[in-house]
Amino acid sequence: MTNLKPKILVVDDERLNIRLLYEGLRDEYQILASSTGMDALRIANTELPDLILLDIGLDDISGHDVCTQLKSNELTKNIPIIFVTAQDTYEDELKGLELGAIDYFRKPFSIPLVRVRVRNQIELKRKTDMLQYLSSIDGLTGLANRRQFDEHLVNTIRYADRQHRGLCLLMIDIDRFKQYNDLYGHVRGDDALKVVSRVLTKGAGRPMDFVARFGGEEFIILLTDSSPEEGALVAEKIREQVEQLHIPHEGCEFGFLSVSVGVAYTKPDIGEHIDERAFVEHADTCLYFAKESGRNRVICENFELHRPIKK
Ligand SMILES: Nc1nc2c(ncn2[C@@H]2O[C@H](COP(=O)(O)OP(=O)(O)OP(=O)(O)O)[C@@H](O)[C@H]2O)c(=O)[nH]1
Repeated sequence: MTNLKPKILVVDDERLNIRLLYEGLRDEYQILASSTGMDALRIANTELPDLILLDIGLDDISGHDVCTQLKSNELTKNIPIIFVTAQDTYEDELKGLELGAIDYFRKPFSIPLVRVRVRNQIELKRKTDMLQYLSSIDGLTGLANRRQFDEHLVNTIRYADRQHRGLCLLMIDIDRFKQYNDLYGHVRGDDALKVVSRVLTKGAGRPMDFVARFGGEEFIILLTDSSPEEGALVAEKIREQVEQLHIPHEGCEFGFLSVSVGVAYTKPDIGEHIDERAFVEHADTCLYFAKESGRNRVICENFELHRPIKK
């Protein structure tokens, strides 16, 4: 069974302190423990705890250094840190807070007080996580929204530039969707958007595939570590599956709901950088040609003629 209790990482070189905190918090939280700074960094990266109680005076690297490293890592920078320390000068407290810690406990600590302050921070973290989640998804389809896509694209391009990996971008648009809304109403229109989003999620099912609602009736898929042929294949599968749903659409030349797809591909050589705007524009141009040449079709960039997009 999954342990749904929030996870707290306790970092202290004194076993007794770990034990005290463990006993005081274990009823409400899953407790992970570490006695060194390096081990704490490893656990924080793999377990992504909800809160870290961090001693300053560790044997290998100081708690302040651990905090600095956690705050400079994209993966761990949002994990709240509370310093737990015997050092109690104003300067120590100030330094800890300036490094990004959210609170400061002095040893010897009072367990009831620790419990209350930990509970407050965990509650705050839960609310922050929820807000972050809500601001990154599309409420209608549950897909990632444009904002999350933009962030993901920047990170993925950084990865592709570094590792010289191929990326495919699929821009997908429902055909004659204005007429669909006009004929069947916005509620049915919303249902169609949800159905299409499910086809996309199934069609781009590898762990690294990223599906988002780009806006309105337009969707976007980013395939990482992929070839142009794979991009074309995924696009054609999606087009075909929407067609096979046979959702009636009297306002469309085919009589059923369909999508058009534009596919762009890029792969940076050593020292080259992908221009993210140009990449998206290529996919958009291909989509435009798919619409112009009759809809319900996939148009891929001419891979033979186009060099990958570079800044
Ligand atoms: N039901 C519903 N409709 C939406 C939503 N977002 C955008 N739309 C509609 O999608 C339609 C898009 O229409 P157009 O951009 O003219 O394109 P189209 O009719 O699909 O025509 P082509 O793309 O050329 O095939 C507009 O009528 C928007 O109101 C939504 O969340 N729900």
